[in-house]
Amino acid sequence: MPNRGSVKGHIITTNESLQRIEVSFLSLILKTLKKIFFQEREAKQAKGRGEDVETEDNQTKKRECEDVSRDEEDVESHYSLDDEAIFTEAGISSEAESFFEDASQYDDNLSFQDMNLSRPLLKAITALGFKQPTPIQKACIPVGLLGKDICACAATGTGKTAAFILPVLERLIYKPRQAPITRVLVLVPTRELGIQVHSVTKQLAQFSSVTTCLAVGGLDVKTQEAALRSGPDVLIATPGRLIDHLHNCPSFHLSSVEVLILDEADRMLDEYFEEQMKEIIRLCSNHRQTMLFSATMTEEVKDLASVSLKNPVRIFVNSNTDVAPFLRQEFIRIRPNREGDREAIVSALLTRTFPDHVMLFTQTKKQAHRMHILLGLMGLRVGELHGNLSQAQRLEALRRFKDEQIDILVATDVAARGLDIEGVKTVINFTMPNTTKHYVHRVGRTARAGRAGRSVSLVGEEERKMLKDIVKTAKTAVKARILPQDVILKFREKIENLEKDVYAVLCLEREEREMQQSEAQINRAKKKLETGKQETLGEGLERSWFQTREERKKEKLAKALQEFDLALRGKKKRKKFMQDRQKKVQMTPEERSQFEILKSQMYAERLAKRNRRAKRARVLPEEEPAAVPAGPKQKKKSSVFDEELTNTSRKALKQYRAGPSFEDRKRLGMAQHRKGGNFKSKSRYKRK
Ligand SMILES: Nc1ncnc2c1ncn2[C@@H]1O[C@H](COP(=O)(O)OP(=O)(O)OP(=O)(O)O)[C@@H](O)[C@H]1O
Repeated sequence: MPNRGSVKGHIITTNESLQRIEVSFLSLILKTLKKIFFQEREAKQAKGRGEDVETEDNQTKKRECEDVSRDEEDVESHYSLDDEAIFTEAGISSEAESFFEDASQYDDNLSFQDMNLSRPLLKAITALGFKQPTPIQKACIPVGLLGKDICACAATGTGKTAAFILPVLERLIYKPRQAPITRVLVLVPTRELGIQVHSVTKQLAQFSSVTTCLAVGGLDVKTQEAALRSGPDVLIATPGRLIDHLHNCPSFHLSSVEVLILDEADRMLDEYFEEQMKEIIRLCSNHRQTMLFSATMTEEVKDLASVSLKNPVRIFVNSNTDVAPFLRQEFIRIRPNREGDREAIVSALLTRTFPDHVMLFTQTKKQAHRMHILLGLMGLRVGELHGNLSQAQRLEALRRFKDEQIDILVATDVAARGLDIEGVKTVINFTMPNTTKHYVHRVGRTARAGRAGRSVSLVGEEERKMLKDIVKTAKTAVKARILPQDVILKFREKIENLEKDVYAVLCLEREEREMQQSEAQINRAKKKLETGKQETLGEGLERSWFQTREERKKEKLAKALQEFDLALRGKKKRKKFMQDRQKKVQMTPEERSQFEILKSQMYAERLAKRNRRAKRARVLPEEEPAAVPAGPKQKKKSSVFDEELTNTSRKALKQYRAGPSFEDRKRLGMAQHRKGGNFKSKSRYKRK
């Protein structure tokens, strides 16, 4: 019979478990209600857009009705993951919670004329051929005009640039400057994107007196410095070059910046830009309006939003993984033993099915260069865009592609974000990128501004997980493309025959590079001789940076360690860390070895900490004695026989024969003398 205390204990335990059940039940109900709400909202929106609501039934009907593309020989079917489940429902997010206000809903009938924009802007909008604002523009421009901080997310190619630039230009026109100072700063992650945003800004400001300036890496520093000194209204910059100017151009500062815009914000927090971003934000005026834009949002962006934005308004027109609405996504499965077919498949696609306006994305610069040579040797008009090229070469490739002088642009992820190239019909992924986020940006180079486009991605066995995620979030049908085997074989043969030529081209390029290097060395030496001491003095003046070389190294290392620490914490984070481990490759050998040492130290520390931690206390019924004392669990004693019978050392054997030692006898309270007393002479045995 349990005593009073134990009954009380029971009641408490029962109450607790009831509470727990209630809480989990409530959260289940909440989740279900949330799900129903989102489903209903989606259905309503779809109805409003005149689309069919995707039910199982009409999906099957659609499947039956849809023809296999007639103009292509390749077989194509709806994508199915064999026995894998496909979910079509968009993920439910709880992102809104951390924001001050949500303005993702917009007035669908809003026109540019209704937005109270000045005449010069309306004139420019008409000149650019914009008839109606896009959804992100309808949602953002009114909020931006109110001077509020914004954190916005919308699918690729939906007009985010105009969404943040138009309210800013309106402000500059409405409140003209009193002195030549920089009032708006737009930060972008890549040089090409900077050039593009600058061009859009100039076009939208063409009928006003607003001045603009571009400060990105790879372009002449001195010219930029001169332009900055004149105090342009709007400055578009990459973080690195901006900090360079801030530290080396004495008259240039950011204290007058009224509006700060971070475009492709998540990318800027990705790649060790974080410290630079913080430094720039620190240098800007405190009384500024800040707008944060991206097609994909990450936890880091939300963190940045929480520290750099004041009462931000959240405008998420599309979900994080939405691709452009008119994008047709296709996938080609690469079987485990057919990995070597990728080049043949891509060559076949480009020669037979998608001859022009194609962007081909590769994972590495080397892959991009090899494909450039191969496709060139096959007689296709092709160019390349990646980090191994000079800025001039990169811009030239982009220009030639835009001007249709080349049909195919082979690129790495350097061209995956923000670039708005008119008329890209197809994006081909040689391999799937590292993350779904990167995939969204890559395929976002087509199907822009309401146009249709297509993406074809080659998916190996290792990449099927990402494919599953893409299928899950896809709002339109995803297709599987199958290339006839004989076509693949034909192209494999073609490539094999071209191998010798590829090798020859690579050799020629190497020779040319070596020649250029030695020429450059000679020229430098000549110049030094000519200009003498002056030149040497000039060279000695290194441009300064806000961090020392050592600090930058430490920052990189700290970031890597932080990632490792995170990786140890949970399965998901560990997985992400393993995926991102390529970042480590960017470290110097010295940094890497230091990283490995610190990593093992940290691991040991965590292990020790875990061992020191008190074991979790467990609830016991009160009548049961709390038998186990707190503290480390004692090791179960092994049997005496186990020890004695297996210990064959000389000492043990001797002890076993002689019995317990003097000390043992004393400790165990046994007679201190052995039976038989002291050793006596054998006289007792003596014959009496
Ligand atoms: N209201 C509009 N009407 C028609 N075209 C528009 C409108 N707004 C923008 N565009 C065009 O849409 C294209 C894409 O715009 P933009 O580059 O700003 O997209 P984005 O959302 O920033 O894309 P990304 O996420 O890839 O950077 C551009 O060519 C632009 O000229």
